[in-house]
Amino acid sequence: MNDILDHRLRHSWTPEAGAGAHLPPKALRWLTARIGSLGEQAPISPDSAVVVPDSRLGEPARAALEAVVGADEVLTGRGDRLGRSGGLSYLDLLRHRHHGELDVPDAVVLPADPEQVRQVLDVCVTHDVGVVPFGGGTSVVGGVNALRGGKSSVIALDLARLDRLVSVDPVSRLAVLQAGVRGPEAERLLAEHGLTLGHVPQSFERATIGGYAATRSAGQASSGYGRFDDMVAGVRLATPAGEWTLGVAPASAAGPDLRQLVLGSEGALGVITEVTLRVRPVPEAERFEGFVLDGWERGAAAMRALAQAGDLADVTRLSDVDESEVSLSLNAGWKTAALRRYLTVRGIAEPCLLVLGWHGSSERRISARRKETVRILGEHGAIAVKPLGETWRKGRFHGPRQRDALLDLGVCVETLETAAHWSGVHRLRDAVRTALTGALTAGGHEPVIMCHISHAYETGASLYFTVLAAREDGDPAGQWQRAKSAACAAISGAGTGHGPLGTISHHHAVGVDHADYLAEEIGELGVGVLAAAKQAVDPAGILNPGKLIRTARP
Ligand SMILES: Cc1cc2nc3c(=O)[nH]c(=O)nc-3n(C[C@H](O)[C@H](O)[C@H](O)COP(=O)(O)OP(=O)(O)OC[C@H]3O[C@@H](n4cnc5c(N)ncnc54)[C@H](O)[C@@H]3O)c2cc1C
Repeated sequence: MNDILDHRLRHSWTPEAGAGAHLPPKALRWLTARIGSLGEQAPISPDSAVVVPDSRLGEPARAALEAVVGADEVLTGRGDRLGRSGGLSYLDLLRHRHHGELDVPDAVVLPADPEQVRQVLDVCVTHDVGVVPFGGGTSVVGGVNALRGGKSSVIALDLARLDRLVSVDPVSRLAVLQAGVRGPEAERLLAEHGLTLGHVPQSFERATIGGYAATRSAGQASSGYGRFDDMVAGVRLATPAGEWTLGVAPASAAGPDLRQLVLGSEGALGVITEVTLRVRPVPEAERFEGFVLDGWERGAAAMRALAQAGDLADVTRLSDVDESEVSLSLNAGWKTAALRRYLTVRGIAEPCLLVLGWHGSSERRISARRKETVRILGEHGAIAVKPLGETWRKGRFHGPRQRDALLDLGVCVETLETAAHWSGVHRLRDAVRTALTGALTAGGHEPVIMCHISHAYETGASLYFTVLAAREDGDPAGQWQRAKSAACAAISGAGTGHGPLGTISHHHAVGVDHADYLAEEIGELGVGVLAAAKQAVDPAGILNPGKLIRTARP
């Protein structure tokens, strides 16, 4: 299991990840031209060079945990604890390269089933031990950082052994999966019943069912299958106050929907042990196509028209000019000059790439859906460049694999995401770009800021930014923290005098990184409601200290 939890992504994001980690020479030339000379090369430090403090788990607590899960499932070795020290944000990756302090758990505990999870929580209450639920460890907001919150010690509660498909109800099209099942395994288990979840975030290869639910994840095919929270019909949650099971019918007027309190609770209100999910038949046919629109505004208008007409493809993803430039020149493998000439002849001055992907029970059904979508796109001047869709599909998991290579080259590389109603989408994008550019421009070079919409709704859309800048070697963590703070202030309105322009997170969650901005979005009253809920289920405050709701001492 350790190899998959290793944070050196290039070799271990998945066993197949090596191929996708490669950065072609033309990519490096392009990067250097855009962001200037890169920082000092900082190869990944060997594990042995990272300082790992001794475990502070007391002997009585350890013995009690072993009595619940077995001695082999309470791990206090250096490598095991290091492998669950934080998630996969840029700051986490820097910490593994000696920039900043790693929060290392005192032990890793691996329960076998929901009952053991509940008993582990009892032990932790008794012995004043903090608990960080750990799924795939792909959090990019500090969600799995092992903060103590004033507790004597803290464990990573690794849910990897909760790896079963519990039941399938084909009549209702529901399946119950345990929390530790990873994306590919969930699809494999469901495919045996002819079913699919259709949830494919970019972290699909590592992230888990419990993690998706705890963060309100959104996958690449969210336009067709919905966000993960749309798929959840029920949850089973272990809390220090007892077990909580929610979801008995497809809809209910029995008071507020408390499943929504669990979705996005980030391990602060309980440990999700099982999730009942809406599933669909495995599609018989799939088709990906590319289109190019002239400029961001026209592209976004086309996407809005599709969303409001109910004609989004299952995957619908619009890249802005900068992101399209990268896709067209670096990844597509096309003769760029020829493609550009073609687009110019067709009247496209500022290419914005739109990828559409359809799933369906037959090619005929896909063609029927596609027809109306293409008609609407035609009204917005879209030009079909069909193969670009398939090229995107093939490379869609390469990004995570290339991050270590970029870090080795001295690149500050990170993403952030938000969402707004359509009427505010452009203002939000401009504000985030201005904030990031201001914070990251150095030596006459501006950062590369790419943006895409990959989750669209009738009323609005998410904006996903990828940032590349030359790393400031004196203080690489501070460089990104300043940029991220500026972007968060712009989004949330904190300290700016204007209200929120968008949400502080569309699908990455709050974690540590966004906790300071939550009140701007949900109000102090909202934070109070969350704190009251926490008090009800976790009065001793053992669950995921410092995440979602700020506790006194991190
Ligand atoms: C390269 C990369 C690409 C990504 N792409 C996407 C994307 O396309 N879409 C998207 O939505 N996200 C994406 N993410 C973010 C991340 O993958 C999601 O937040 C994901 O849902 C986390 O799942 P996980 O199993 O890894 O959870 P973890 O990282 O282990 O945990 C995340 C949070 O949930 C809590 N948690 C985990 N399991 C449980 C449980 N069983 N019960 C209670 N709390 C729990 C943790 O304590 C933590 O607060 C990406 C991350 C990376 C590194």
